[in-house]
Amino acid sequence: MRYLHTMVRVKDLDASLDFYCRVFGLIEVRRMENEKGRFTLVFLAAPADVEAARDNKAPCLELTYNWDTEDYTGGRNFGHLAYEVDDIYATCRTLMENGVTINRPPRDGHMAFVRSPDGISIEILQKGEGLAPAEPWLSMPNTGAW
Ligand SMILES: C[C@@H](O)C(=O)SC[C@H](NC(=O)CC[C@H](N)C(=O)O)C(=O)NCC(=O)O
Ligand code: NI
Repeated sequence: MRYLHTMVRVKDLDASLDFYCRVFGLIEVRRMENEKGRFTLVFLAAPADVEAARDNKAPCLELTYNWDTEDYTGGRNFGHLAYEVDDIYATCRTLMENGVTINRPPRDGHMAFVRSPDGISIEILQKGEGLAPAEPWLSMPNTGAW
């Protein structure tokens, strides 16, 4: 068994692609339009995963856009998407310069959280920091956004 992708439904595909690709840096590797089902699927990969993802050998984020307006509520059991970056401060600066709120700033240089246009939580982790910072991350004050 291997992990393939995480699917999230998006209300505005253009706004989501602008956020995930132009601002955050993910790359579209394939898309499917389904006329009968009236939906579009777009698969996005992180730059380091793109070549493997094109061969379906690396995990992707699958955006599902239903052409007919739907309200997506609930899903509290969904937590977040996590990405490792080379420079967490540069990443957060680019996000902020493009109007994205840094809900949990990288005070410890290790971990930050933002949200997509649909409110999907995205964890940004500094490369080389492993999964847990020197200080237990639970001690980080929660800004109340969670
Ligand atoms: C391509 C493969 O990775 C899929 O996930 S296709 C799964 C399929 N998706 C859809 O039908 C998209 C439109 C649908 N209205 C929706 O919003 O899901 C599917 O079976 N989806 C059901 C689901 O719960 O994921
Ligand atoms: Ni899928």
